[in-house]
Amino acid sequence: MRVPGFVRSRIIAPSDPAAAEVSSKVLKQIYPIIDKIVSWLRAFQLFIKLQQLLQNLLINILAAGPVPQHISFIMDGNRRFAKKMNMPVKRGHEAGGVTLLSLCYVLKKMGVRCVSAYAFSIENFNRPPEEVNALTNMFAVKLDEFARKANDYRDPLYQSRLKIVGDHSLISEEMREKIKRVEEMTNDGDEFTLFICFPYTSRNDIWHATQTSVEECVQQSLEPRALTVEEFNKKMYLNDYSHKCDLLIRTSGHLRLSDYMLWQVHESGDIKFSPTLWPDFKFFQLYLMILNWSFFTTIQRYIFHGSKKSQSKPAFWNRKKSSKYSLEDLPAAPVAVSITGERDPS
Ligand SMILES: CC(C)=CCC/C(C)=C/CC/C(C)=C/COP(=O)(O)OP(=O)(O)O
Repeated sequence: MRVPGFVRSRIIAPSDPAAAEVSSKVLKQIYPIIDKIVSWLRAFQLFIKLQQLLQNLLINILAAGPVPQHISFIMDGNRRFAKKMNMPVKRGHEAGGVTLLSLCYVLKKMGVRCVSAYAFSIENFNRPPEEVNALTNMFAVKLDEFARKANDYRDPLYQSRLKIVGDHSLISEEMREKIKRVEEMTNDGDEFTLFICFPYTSRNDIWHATQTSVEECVQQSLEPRALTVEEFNKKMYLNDYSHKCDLLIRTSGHLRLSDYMLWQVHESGDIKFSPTLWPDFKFFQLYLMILNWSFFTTIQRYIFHGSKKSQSKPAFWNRKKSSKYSLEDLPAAPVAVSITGERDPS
């Protein structure tokens, strides 16, 4: 079923590019001011406690409604962040890694099942070798860190699964071994999945899945036309999550997809662009984007499934309702029989 125009225009893209540009400029000016105020207030312990309390409250409010099941990030702006902070490029990427992990904490808590992140495009091999090496080394350290957290019952990322997806024929044997090891360490995680796309592009993913499908048809003498979209999805790198990305976020102001999630973001996928550089992208900005997604998803579900009321309400609402019984819903009382075996005349 098609989304009605007035909902689509709000959900899919800003209807007026000029207005979108103005709002992006305004946001660009507001975020640094908010950031400065917050970092000044952070000097006070009490403020940090209050901030955590507020964050948990906001997460719980959002978790009461629909939340995206798969959120993906194009983590753009690490080098510009490093330049802005007068740091080496490597430090900018490290700061980006910290942002990703801290957002994973929040998203897991919110009930999001899967996060994917564009960590390294196949095109990124064209960068200076020192930067490629520094990035690869950093990935190795971060993957270990994530795997440790996923196995530590005291850590909020406990029971998470880590998958590193992409064209691994392009990376070293040593890196492939490392990937295999961390994936094995987190294989049992069933609460949350983090896909690190490295080295990855969407067209490579689709091309690879097509090759695998054709090979399978030839080897098993299958009829190619019998191949379903579901089977094709399974052959893509993101496997169970290849069919759909609910929310794709790109930071740093570029308004393009750069060969990422081309298959996954279809009609119901929402794409959001933020002017903020990735290492500066924090909880509150992410929260507003998910809130917006949740609001319009609720409207959409209400319009489409209005008749099936249970689907358009959040889980907690249904729980409350099911505890009430109407007398008419109860089964008829058994016929009363007296101890003498005679039927009750009434
Ligand atoms: C856990 C884990 C594996 C962490 C991932 C670390 C991370 C954030 C990687 C992103 C690397 C990357 C190429 C970012 C794009 O910004 P850019 O370098 O293109 O910056 P620019 O847009 O300012 O040029």
